[in-house]
Amino acid sequence: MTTIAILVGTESGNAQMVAECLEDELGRQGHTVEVIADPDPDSAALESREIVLICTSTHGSGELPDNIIPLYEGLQESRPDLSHIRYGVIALGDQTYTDTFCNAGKLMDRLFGELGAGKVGERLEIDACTQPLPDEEALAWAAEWLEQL
Ligand SMILES: Cc1cc2nc3c(=O)[nH]c(=O)nc-3n(C[C@H](O)[C@H](O)[C@H](O)COP(=O)(O)O)c2cc1C
Repeated sequence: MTTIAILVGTESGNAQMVAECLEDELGRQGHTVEVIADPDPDSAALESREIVLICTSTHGSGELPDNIIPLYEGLQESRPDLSHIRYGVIALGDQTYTDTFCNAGKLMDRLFGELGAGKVGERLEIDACTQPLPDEEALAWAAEWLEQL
């Protein structure tokens, strides 16, 4: 069984809903899941994590949701070594924002990679335009992601 920290970036609650759904379902399967709703360097406590799931939407013109900016900027500033972490990314977006589709997920993905964390699986990009049930898509993706850990 696995212990997973889910770092949430959300403006209107979809990514939080997806994270809580994963917490419920993976918890039922016997995993230990902690959802971190307002991640910053302290609450994320990445020095003590091994498995991390980033679950973030994109807002503005390709920007990070406000609640996850403290983590992003804190990591950019302190540049910790995250080579002890394996991570996955669930990015929520809308493909009508052609140039910035899921950009916040891409930014977090790139930063974790730069800091030495090891990516597991491909980033999931959920399009709000065509997917009314992001939690179901995320659950199906997470089942495969867990097998790759
Ligand atoms: C004002 C606004 C700006 C957005 N900008 C983008 C964007 O640049 N790229 C993108 O992929 N999605 C964009 N979206 C779509 C959201 O990422 C999508 O609706 C997502 O499901 C919202 O999740 P949340 O409720 O967790 O914030 C935008 C949505 C709004 C309302």
